[in-house]
Amino acid sequence: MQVHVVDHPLVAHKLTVLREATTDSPTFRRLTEELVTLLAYEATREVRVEPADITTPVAPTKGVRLTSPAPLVVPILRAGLGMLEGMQRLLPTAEVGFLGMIRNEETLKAETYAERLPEDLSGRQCYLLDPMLATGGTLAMAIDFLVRRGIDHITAITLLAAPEGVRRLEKELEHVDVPVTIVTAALDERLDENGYIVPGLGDAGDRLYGVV
Ligand SMILES: O=P(O)(O)OC[C@H]1O[C@H](OP(=O)(O)OP(=O)(O)O)[C@H](O)[C@@H]1O
Ligand SMILES: O=c1cc[nH]c(=O)[nH]1
Ligand SMILES: [Mg+2]
Repeated sequence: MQVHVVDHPLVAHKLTVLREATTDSPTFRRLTEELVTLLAYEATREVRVEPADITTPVAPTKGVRLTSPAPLVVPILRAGLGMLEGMQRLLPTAEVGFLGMIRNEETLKAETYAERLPEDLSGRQCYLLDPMLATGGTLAMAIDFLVRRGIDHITAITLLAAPEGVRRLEKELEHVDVPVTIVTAALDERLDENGYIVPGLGDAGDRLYGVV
């Protein structure tokens, strides 16, 4: 598994405002979208393309196009939904599937409550969206699910990741031969006793959707 922390002053600036406890929900949503678009630029470095012959108004030339089938983008509900528009801005032709997952706040175990994905995932490239990689339980379960269904290339885009979660994913993916990359805006210090990322940004789903 590869972890790529995007080092860019604009990402750092937007993330700083996002983290602030006083940032309201509309601003939080807008910044999330903007951050995802910036992260998506890095995350799509290995998006599959094929050669294409085209003709400009001036001359024939060679270029590339995204291969078919298009990449699959999977936001993990609820909080991952706030990342979808920012991702679609960069990959407008991607197909979108959904995973609904919730972490039990007592046991910190992830559960899947909804799934809406294309029937045949074999050989597909997938971008998983979830702003928070905390204990890693949610992403581990989502990745396991997608690998079992035949996805053969996974990039997870997160805003924040905790070292504990990254270590857990590295361990759980040791024997998975599908390449997995995590692209994140920051790798934070640690988890607190409630499994929250420190310094973090609080509950991403609540902040996106105005739950007080
Ligand atoms: O790495 P983990 O310890 O599994 O925690 C991270 C998960 O927790 C949050 O979702 P939450 O369960 O709060 O659901 P929500 O998106 O509906 O708020 C977050 O968006 C991740 O999905
Ligand atoms: O810090 C955290 C951890 C899990 N989920 C969140 O929304 N925030
Ligand atoms: Mg939440």
